[in-house]
Amino acid sequence: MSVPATPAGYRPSNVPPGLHINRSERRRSPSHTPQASNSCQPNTTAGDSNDRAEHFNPGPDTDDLDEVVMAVDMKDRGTVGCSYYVARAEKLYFMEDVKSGSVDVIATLKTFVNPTVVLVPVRIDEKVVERLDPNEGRLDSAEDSGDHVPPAYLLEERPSGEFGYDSSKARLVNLNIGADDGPDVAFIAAGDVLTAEKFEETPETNTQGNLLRLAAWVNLDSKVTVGCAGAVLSYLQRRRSARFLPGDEAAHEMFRVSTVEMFSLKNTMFINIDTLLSLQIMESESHPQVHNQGPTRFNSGSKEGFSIYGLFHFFARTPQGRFLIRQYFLRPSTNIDVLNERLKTISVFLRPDNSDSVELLIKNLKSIKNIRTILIKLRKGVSNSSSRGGITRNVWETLRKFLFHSLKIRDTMQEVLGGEDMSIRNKILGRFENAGLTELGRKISAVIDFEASDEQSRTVVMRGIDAELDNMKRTYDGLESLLAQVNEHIAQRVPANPPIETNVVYYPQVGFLVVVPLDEETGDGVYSGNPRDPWERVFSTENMVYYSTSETAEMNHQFGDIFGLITDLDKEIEILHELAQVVLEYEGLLTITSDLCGELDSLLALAQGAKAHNLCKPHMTDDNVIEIKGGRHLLQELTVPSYVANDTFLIGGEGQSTLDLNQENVRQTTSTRIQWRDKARETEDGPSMLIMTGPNYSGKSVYLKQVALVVFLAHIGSFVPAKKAKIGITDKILTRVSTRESVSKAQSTFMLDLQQVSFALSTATRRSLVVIDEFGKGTEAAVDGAGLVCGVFESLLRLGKERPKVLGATHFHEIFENGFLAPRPSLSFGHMEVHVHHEANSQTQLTYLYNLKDGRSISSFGTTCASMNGVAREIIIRAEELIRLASRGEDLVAACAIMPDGEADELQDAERIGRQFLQAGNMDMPRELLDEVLTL
Ligand SMILES: Nc1ncnc2c1ncn2[C@@H]1O[C@H](COP(=O)(O)OP(=O)(O)OP(=O)(O)O)[C@@H](O)[C@H]1O
Repeated sequence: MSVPATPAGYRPSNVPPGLHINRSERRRSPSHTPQASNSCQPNTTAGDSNDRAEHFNPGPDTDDLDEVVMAVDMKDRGTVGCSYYVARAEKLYFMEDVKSGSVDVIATLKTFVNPTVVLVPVRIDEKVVERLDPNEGRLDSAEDSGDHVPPAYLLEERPSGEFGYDSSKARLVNLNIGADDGPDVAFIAAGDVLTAEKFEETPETNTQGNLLRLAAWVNLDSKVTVGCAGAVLSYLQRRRSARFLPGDEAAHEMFRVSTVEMFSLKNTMFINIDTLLSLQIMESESHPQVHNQGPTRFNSGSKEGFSIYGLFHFFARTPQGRFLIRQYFLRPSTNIDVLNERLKTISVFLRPDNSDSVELLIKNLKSIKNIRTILIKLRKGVSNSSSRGGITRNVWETLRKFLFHSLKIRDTMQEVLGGEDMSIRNKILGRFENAGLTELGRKISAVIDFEASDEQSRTVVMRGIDAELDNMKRTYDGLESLLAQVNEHIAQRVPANPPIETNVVYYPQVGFLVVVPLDEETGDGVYSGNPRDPWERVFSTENMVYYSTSETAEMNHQFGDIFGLITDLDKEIEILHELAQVVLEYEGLLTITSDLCGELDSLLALAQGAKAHNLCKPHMTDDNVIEIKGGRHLLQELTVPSYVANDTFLIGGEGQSTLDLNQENVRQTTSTRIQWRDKARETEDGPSMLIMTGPNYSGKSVYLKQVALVVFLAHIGSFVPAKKAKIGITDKILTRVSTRESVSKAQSTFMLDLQQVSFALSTATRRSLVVIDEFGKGTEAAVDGAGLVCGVFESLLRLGKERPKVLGATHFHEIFENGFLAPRPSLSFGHMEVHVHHEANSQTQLTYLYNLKDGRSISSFGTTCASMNGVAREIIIRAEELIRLASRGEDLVAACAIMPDGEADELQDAERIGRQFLQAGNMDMPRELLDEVLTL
């Protein structure tokens, strides 16, 4: 006999969360279809009800868990403050106020935090609001196609009072929410962890005490940030009030703040959304999650399309691993130690003799879930009496697997060769407390019967935990034979002739019943008791009638709704509730284990990406240099049959010492390298700017992006697509790249170009990489465009020791023809090699070789490209003629005035007639003149 599946915590679909339905009501609405049988396996809708139960259990709303609420403010001429809350981590982050910050800091914060909601005070500078435009990140193609593209996040302007320092501080002081016996909020400063024990040492519960404790972990002098934190807390409170009725305890579990942490933008490379999109590092994507319409943001889900991030995130196995990968991409680091540690770890994982261990690690990680989410569910189940049963079977199963596989991961990490000083290995061995994890695993397995839970699709408590529960289960198990005995007893009282088959059955929530076949003539059972002891008809089916008899009444009295008692019994719920509390005692260990699994997963994903895409370990250096040998574009190379790799060499202002450069270059052999080396020797410096010219489609843009991507990947601690790369720590990647068209209808493409370039000019430092592709194309007069490009390049070159590394591409050959940009050692030119074939019919054909060559290209082969792409022959001939004239400096206006045959004569006639009309003045037109005009 198997126990029917009516799990603890079942709630019918029409009952709102937080309400109990009482048993008598449920009796009146049995959810099963009775069947005639003498077994106690009655419920044909068991699977169904279980599904529903899982579905309706009041777990945390997963949409809420994805929320990241950020508040920013800028005060006193540029002091920027920011605080944000991450629902999944239940963490409130504080930034140290940034003095003399600018709107650019706000742009960085936007990318760094990747929020779903942004709060600003109404009084904030319009420029800040512009910078926070949630529509940034929308692609025109999507808009043009008429698709609804949701904004990146919800931007709310809030009354300035919500950002007030005193009220915010008061809100922070009261942060001891969720604490039943005093505050349980752990405050953590950047790089410092407040342990539970440490916390216990300061048991002040009064306001002053809370304030002191708060001040120990958060810089309360960062007044603008404190105001922002207050605004975030007000927002969370508003959301809670909108969801729950006053006094509902469940509200405490929504948007709980369990830790506070400081964060800093120091050591983060600046990269904005424009750059992430134009370099195809990430794709913005519809994220239907938040109330209202759901914003578009970079999410950690699995739907990232064709992007660099997609190539790596694909390899992560755990939600927390995917989350971290996303963080790496949104927050590239300038901390050389952090980057070298990641690079070293990837190298260790890629060692051929570690391949078995890596495989095993990946296999185990597949069974690891984000335990933070599970803990939220447990806490919710524990604190909310109405949803205690809501801790679903999945939660226990997930925990068990988590503990088992974490221990396996710990064992495997010990076997990784060459990783003795690898930080992740040591963290795992040190923080995955073997004893603690094993002990908790044992405790869970001692309470939950996983085998029976599987069979019965509900959480089944082990026998031996509770005597009362065991008794009931024993009785239930013995029901089958009891039913048979009672049936035998009843059968003796039923007339023997004609023989009548009776059965005794048990239905949960209905009780025990006797079943006899239906007599079609009477519509009653073929037997329904004797006159002294008539049976009471309960219901019938097509051919059976169900009766309650004195015997079944007695059994009901004795055993009651035994199944309901077992499954819905407070006893069982209580046991699970206690177990949940035990698990929560291990919260610290579980979260750290879960987070470290995520870190390991993210590093393994980087290693797998490196292996899959044939990447090499970059040499990160403090020298201000980019030196790439055999660089490739990770995405482009997937789209062409054979990708041509190219080298790069750039030195920013005060790059590297001549000595370093010479030593490095001894190992370089290509002619380009020698030229660069010689140039560097001559000047004790090298090119900080490379300008690419050459035909359309020759590979200029791809090359520029490829270099930027190598630099970017190196700064997330990843291997890079090259044979060899030496990458200087870069503080910003600033781009003006044409693939990304206008992001907002209010701005023309050219305006956007100008904004991007002026931003680059004002913020680039000698440590930055600036990529300018085809700037100035959108100007009405080509001469404006050429002038602008030339001005931009010139001003970047003139920054002297402060000049950034710049990669540019332009079609404005005139700036070089006319010597507008004077040659100098810091300026170098490159072009992609093309073969020009002159065919018999005087047509020219180009073959693109995608091979980077030093120097400028002679021609942009514009007409050849046009001809190859189907532009009519006459147009090409005419264009070539005009190009020839222009290059000879002839007047193009006059040249354009040359008329085709006959057209000039006609115009002369027309002119003559016009003049005659004018001479005729107001007089009547003479007949002969009119005739002449009409006969023409
Ligand atoms: N290194 C390479 N190896 C192989 N194919 C390449 C390489 N670089 C570019 N290509 C191919 O050439 C195409 C055109 O490249 P790209 O857009 O960079 O040209 P471009 O010179 O910038 O053109 P335009 O001046 O019109 O913008 C790419 O889509 C790609 O298919």
